[in-house]
Amino acid sequence: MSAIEFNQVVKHYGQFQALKSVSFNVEEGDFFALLGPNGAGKTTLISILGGLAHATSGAVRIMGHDVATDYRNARRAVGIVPQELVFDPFFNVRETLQFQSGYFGLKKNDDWIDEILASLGLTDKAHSNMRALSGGMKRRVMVAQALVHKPPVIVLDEPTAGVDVELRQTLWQFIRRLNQQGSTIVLTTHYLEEAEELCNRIAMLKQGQLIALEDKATLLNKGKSRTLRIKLLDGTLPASLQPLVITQAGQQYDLKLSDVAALDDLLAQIKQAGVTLRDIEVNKPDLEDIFVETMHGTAA
Ligand SMILES: Nc1ncnc2c1ncn2[C@@H]1O[C@H](COP(=O)(O)OP(=O)(O)OP(=O)(O)O)[C@@H](O)[C@H]1O
Repeated sequence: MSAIEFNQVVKHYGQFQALKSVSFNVEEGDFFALLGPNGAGKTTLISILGGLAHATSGAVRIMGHDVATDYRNARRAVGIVPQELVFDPFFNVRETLQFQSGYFGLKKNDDWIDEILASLGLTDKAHSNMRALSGGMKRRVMVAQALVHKPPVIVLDEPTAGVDVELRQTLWQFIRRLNQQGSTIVLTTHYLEEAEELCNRIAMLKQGQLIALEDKATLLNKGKSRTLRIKLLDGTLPASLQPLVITQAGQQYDLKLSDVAALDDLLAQIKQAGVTLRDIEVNKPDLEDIFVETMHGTAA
């Protein structure tokens, strides 16, 4: 059984088609990245997963439970950290988490609440009123709230947008641990280095359509473009190669290589110009390069 199954999910907002028959699975134990530019449909997909929006057609299952026909079990199986900060300003942090536990019918949940508070660096704030917390602290509470019922599937919708380095580190340490203990994680983020570091599978959405779904390693190997770093011992870079320069620092140049096959020709031009190389290094594209290539339809 997959942790999440999206089966031909279509979503219309009036005439506008936000999701155009999206199908893919997230497997149990995945640390899964859902990427795409603004407006691609990521949040819409997550809202359908959490029961906040209904698909126009198609089906979504979480741990085998259909989000439309078996809502309660589906809802129990997932913890969603929303993009916006939504909270009751009259509760303190612990009360917020106790209230959320009550929503899931969990009465004696204080040990787990204490553990979440400690793991997210919130122990000191347990008795602070929600409205008195900084934005970053409120964000931590949103994460804690999503985890209060120990869901097997955890979905984080841009959890690190605008948060400081310390929270990112605390958050990822904790989420990584939960993943290692068996939780399935789905993450949407515009910080591609974060997705590259954390996730094992990556999906890309564009204008409501799934345009890529791969293991991270496979996806990273797909990118055609490379960066060539050369250090010159003497001479200057031939004028014909100037358009390829990405950055230059003294005698060191980073050049854009459209693909590996272009290397021979490039080195020949350098040799012909009588320039001697001191060092050479070819670098593979990172997830950001692949993302840009995929969005522009140029990936292999
Ligand atoms: N309630 C709504 N009514 C009408 N259109 C909507 C509604 N919610 C979303 N949309 C539209 O659906 C499309 C997908 O939006 P969505 O928020 O799912 O994108 P996203 O990939 O999460 O973007 P972002 O990265 O900016 O969060 C957008 O064009 C958006 O304007």
